[in-house]
Amino acid sequence: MNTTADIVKYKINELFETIQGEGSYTGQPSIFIRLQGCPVGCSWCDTKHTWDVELSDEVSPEKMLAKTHETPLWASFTPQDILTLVQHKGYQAKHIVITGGEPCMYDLTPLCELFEEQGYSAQIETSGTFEVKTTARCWVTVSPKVNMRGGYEILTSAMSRANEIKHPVATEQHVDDLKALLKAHNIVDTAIYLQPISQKKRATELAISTCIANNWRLSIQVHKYIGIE
Ligand SMILES: C[S@@+](CC[C@H](N)C(=O)[O-])C[C@H]1O[C@@H](n2cnc3c(N)ncnc32)[C@H](O)[C@@H]1O
Ligand SMILES: Nc1nc2[nH]cc(C(=O)O)c2c(=O)[nH]1
Ligand code: SF4
Ligand SMILES: [Mg+2]
Repeated sequence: MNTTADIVKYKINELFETIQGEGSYTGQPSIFIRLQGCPVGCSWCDTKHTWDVELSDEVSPEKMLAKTHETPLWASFTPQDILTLVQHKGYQAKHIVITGGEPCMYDLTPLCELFEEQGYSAQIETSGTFEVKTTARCWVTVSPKVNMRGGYEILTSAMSRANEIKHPVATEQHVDDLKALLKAHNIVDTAIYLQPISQKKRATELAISTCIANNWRLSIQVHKYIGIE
């Protein structure tokens, strides 16, 4: 009999083992699953190669895994395919991070359920513009995107589900946007991280001073400073 986990397929752009470089799990050995597709349109996005989903970009799992640079090529995997691949590769991390693209365009429940059953913890990186469909145990990092080109709104359900909110900042406007969001969605107790956009000096200085003023935390994309994936 087919279970949901057999049927759901995810379009994967990259799968790799590294150290989580952002937010409260910084430093955690992690298996990154990067899904293809995002319509939100942040001008400074790190992963623009994941935005478009072209059927002509579908490749075999082998070809996707053999990529040596960022491309929009993706391959299709069931949750069981992903688990088998992770085991086959001999990855040792016991924490998966599902990112993208915008992973919450997919129902992530079957994927997280399967890994959690196998003793992994799961985390999602999401923009807060799609309903978060995952297990109760999954750690949800919401990095809210306000007034981006795609015209998407932040959902109250995503803000309320967040275990942490990690806001990208470069200008005072970004800080004001975050304060307005926290107020509008009645967020009081959730841990707040500011993440300087693209390691820019002024963005980092702004993030530091704003964290100190508000008792928020700093997230500096550690992987970029040490030159890992
Ligand atoms: C590439 S996004 C993918 C997941 C999801 N679409 C999202 O935006 O959360 C992963 C994380 O990287 C952050 N990010 C993307 N580009 C960045 C940049 N240039 N500087 C700092 N953070 C960035 C996002 O805000 C998000 O927290
Ligand atoms: N090391 C590392 N940590 C990360 N945390 C969030 C990332 C992402 O692209 O979602 C990311 C990434 O791409 N690499
Ligand atoms: S929502 Fe995430 S993946 Fe999409 S454009 Fe913005 S930062 Fe990039
Ligand atoms: Mg990244």
